[in-house]
Amino acid sequence: MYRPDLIRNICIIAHIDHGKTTLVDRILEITNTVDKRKMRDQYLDMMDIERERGITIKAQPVKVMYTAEDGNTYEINIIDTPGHVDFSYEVGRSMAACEGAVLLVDATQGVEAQTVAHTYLAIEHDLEIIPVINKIDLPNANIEETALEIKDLLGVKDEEILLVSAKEGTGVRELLEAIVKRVPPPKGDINGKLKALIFDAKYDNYKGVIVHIRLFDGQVKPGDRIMTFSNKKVYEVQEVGVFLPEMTPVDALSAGEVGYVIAGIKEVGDARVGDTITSADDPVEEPLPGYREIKPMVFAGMFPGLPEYYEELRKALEKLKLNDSALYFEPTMSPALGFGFRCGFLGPLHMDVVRERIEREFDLAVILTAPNVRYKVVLRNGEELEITDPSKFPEEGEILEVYEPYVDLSIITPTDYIGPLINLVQNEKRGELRATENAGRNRVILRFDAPLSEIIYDFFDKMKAVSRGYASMDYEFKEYRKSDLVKVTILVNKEPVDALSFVVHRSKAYPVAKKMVEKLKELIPRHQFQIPIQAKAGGRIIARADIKALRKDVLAKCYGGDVTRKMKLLEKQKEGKKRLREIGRVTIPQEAFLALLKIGEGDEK
Ligand SMILES: Nc1nc2c(ncn2[C@@H]2O[C@H](COP(=O)(O)OP(=O)(O)OP(=O)(O)O)[C@@H](O)[C@H]2O)c(=O)[nH]1
Repeated sequence: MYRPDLIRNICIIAHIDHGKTTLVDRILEITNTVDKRKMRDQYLDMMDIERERGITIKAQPVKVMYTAEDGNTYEINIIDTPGHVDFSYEVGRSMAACEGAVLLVDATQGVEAQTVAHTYLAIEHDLEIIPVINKIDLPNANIEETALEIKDLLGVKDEEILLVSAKEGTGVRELLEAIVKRVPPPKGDINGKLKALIFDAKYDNYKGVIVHIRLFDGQVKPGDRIMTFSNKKVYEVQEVGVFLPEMTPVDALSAGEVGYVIAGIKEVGDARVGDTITSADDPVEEPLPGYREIKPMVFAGMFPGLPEYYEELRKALEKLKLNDSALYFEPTMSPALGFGFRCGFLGPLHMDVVRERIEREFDLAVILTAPNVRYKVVLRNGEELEITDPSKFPEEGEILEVYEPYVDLSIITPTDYIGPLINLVQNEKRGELRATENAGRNRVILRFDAPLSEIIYDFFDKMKAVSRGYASMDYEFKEYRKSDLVKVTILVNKEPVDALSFVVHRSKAYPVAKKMVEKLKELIPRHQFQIPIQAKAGGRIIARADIKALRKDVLAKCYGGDVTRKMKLLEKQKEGKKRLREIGRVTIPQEAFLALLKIGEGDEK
C-alpha cells in the first residue's frame, strides 16, 4: 500500500573515516535488510579504489524497512553523497532528493572543516539535520567537546544530539527512531504529472543505463513513455525498482519514493545528474531547480606506456565513459609521446581516479601530462580558438587577447589561519579576496575570485599545510576573464618536448620556468652526454639547467645498451613500475611529465 507518510529520505554527511559506511552496515543489519551470511564490511562501497582510498565517489542508495516504536513500519531511503570538491554539484543534487540528513561526527576528531561545507549545503536545501556523535566506544572519545562544536554549527540543544558507536551498534536504534520522528515525510502528489530528479546513473552491461531517481510528483511504471527534460529525449520504461540494496523490480514508483528506472538509455550522458524526468505524453512545464550541465574543467594528455597499447587504452576509456558522463576524451598525437588522448575531467581528483582505474581495472600503464584548463584565445586575424592543450597554444605574435576561467573559491577556516590563507591565495595564486563571512564561533568563510589554473595544481595540499589540515575548500566556475598568459616550451637536449609545455601568467613565467628546469634536472637520469634543459617563452630562452654527463665506468653498468636490457625495461614499463620515454637520445621517466606539479613540493618548510 502506498503510504508516503511512512517514507523518510535521508543522506549522511560525514568527513572521511568518521564512520559512515560502518553506520550504514549496522543499519542494514538491524533492519535485516541484508542476509547475515552475505553481510560483509562496507557493503555499499562497491569499487576497490573507493575502498582503498577511502573516497566513496558514490555508493548505491539503499532502502531499509524499519519497524518503529509506534508500531509502524517505515521505508527509509539512504542516499549517498560523494565526499570531494570535484563532485560538489552532485552532493547538492543528492541532497535535493532528501528531506533529512544525518550529520555524523567522529568523537575523537570533532567537527572537521569538510563537514561544515556540507552542513551548510544541507541547510540551504532545508534538510532536517540530525546530529550524531560516533565512535563513543573509543577511550579517547571527547564527547563534550564534540557536542560543543556541533551546537556551534547547528545551534541545537544537547538532548538533540545522539551518541552512537557504529562499530558496536550502540545508539543505532535510537538514531532510526530519531529519523522517523524528526525527518518530515516527502510531500508530493501521486496524481500529479510525473516529476522525478535524477541523482545518479550507472551503466550495466546487461541492462544499459540504470537511472537513480527520486520522485516528487506522479508515478512511473513499465510501459510508460518518459522524457529527460534537458534534451527532450523520449524512452519507454522497461523496469522500475528499489534498492534493497540489490536492485529489486516493483510494479510502480510513486511520489516521494526513491528507486531506479531502466528505459533503454544507451549512455549515462543521456541521464544527467540533476535533470528532471517527466512524462513524454503529459510533461511538466517546469523542471526541478538546480540542473546544470557538467562540463570538463581540467584537461590532460593520456598516453599508453607503449604505443602498441593505444587500442587497449581507447577501449578502456570508452568503457569508463559508459559509467562516467563527466569524462571526455579525443584522440591526439604528441611528437614526444606518440598517439594518445586528450582527456577532460571535472577536477584533479576525478583525473586521479580515472588514471587509477585504467591502471588497475584494465592493467594498463599510462603516461599522464600535467593538467591544465580551457583557454580562450582571440588571434590577430580575428579567429577565436579554445585551447585545451598547452602545446597548441599559439605563438605570442599571433595573439590579440587571451581569456582564462575564474572560479568562486570559498575556504572555510578557523580564524587562526585567515592570514596565511589570504597570503597563499592572493600572493601565490593570483586570487582576490571578495568577502569574509562569519561562520559561527571562531570560523570564517573566505570568498575569493581565483583563476582555476592556480587551483588545480598544488593548491589543496598547500591550503591544508598552512591551515594544519583544518581549512576546507569548495569552488565553482564563475566566468572567463582576460588575462596575460604565455606559453613556455621546454627543450630537452635542444629538442622541444611538446608534452612538457605549459601556459602560465606572464608574471610567473620566469620563476616557474626556472623551477621547472631545475625539477627536470632532478627527474631525468644522467646519460653518457651532457643534457641541457631549457625553457623558452616569447621566442627566447628564459631558464636553463644542465644534467651532467655520467662517467664512462658507471655507464657500463647501468646502460649496457644491449637490446635485451632495453626489452626488459619496456616490460617493466608495462607493469607500471618505470615508464620511460626516449626523446631524441634522452630517456625521460613518467614522473618528469608531471614535473610541473612537483615544482611546489618542499616549498613550505
Ligand atoms: N571504535 C570505533 N571505530 C569505528 C566506529 N565507526 C567506524 N569505525 C572505524 O572507523 C574507520 C572508518 O570507518 P568507515 O565506516 O570506513 O568510515 P567512512 O566515513 O565510511 O569512510 P569513507 O568511506 O572513507 O568516507 C573504520 O576503521 C571503522 O572500523 C565506531 O563507532 N567505533
